[in-house]
Amino acid sequence: MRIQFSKMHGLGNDFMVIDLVTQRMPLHPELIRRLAHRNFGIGFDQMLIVEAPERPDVDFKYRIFNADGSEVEQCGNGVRCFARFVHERHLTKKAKIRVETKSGVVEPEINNQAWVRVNMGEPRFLPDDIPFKVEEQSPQLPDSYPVEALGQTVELDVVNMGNPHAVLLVDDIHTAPVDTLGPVLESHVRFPQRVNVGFMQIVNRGEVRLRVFERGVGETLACGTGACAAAVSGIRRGLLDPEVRVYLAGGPLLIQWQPNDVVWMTGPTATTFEGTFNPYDFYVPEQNEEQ
Ligand SMILES: N[C@H](CCC[C@H](N)C(=O)O)C(=O)O
Repeated sequence: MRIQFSKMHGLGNDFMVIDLVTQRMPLHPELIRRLAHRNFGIGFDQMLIVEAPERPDVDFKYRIFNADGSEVEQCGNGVRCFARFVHERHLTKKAKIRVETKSGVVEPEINNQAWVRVNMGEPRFLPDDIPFKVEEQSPQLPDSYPVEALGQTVELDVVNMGNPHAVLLVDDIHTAPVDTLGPVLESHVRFPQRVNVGFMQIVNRGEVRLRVFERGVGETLACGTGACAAAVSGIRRGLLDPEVRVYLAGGPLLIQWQPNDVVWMTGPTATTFEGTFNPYDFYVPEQNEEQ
């Protein structure tokens, strides 16, 4: 059994993309973890799965798995690569497609094969929508929430872009405590579904630098939903203009958001190589596991 895949990335946030419209493969978390391994596997931050739509009003279903095998609701860099993939594999001819995810429908449009603009939907800020535990939900959203971590109190903003994000403001992105505070906040008790942690340095009202410790992966070279979350957090708090260039280690993303409207993300995509593999070379399900 040989499965075809594409290895792709959005600003260095890299993916193994598999068409399960024309192919079939079991999606066991242990198989995903082993394929994600940078030495013993293919190596990726996320696995992106292309499936046939289950609803008449969408073109595809899009499933996302982190390197730790966890299935998640959204992946922004992944949406752009998804759109490029379905074009390259001739699964659609449409320039603009509707893609169903666990957290709703997103609409990527191919500006040209490399650059893709995506309607990422509307951000949500209420603690229950993140989810984020608070003592009491105040009607007026605060700028940030104090959270105890590593013996200190850090001020976090919280945003749901389909998936949960915490955003911290830092003075200098290069000295941000990503390696220490990132993992502690990712699995902090106040985030029942864990959280992606963004460290944002505001350069001016139209430019920020960002590093993201991603839920289920660790620090990545770029995070699309993280860039959206950081930008809308700054805009909501009056710190940024409605159009923000977000500089990540892997390169820049353009985020546009008029409050009470959807978030637009524009950025590049790349296919690095294509290949085939046999899933049973990596993981053989137990007899009692569904095939
Ligand atoms: N780690 C994220 C999923 C991937 C998001 C990121 N790669 C992006 O481009 O948005 C989560 O657990 O919610």
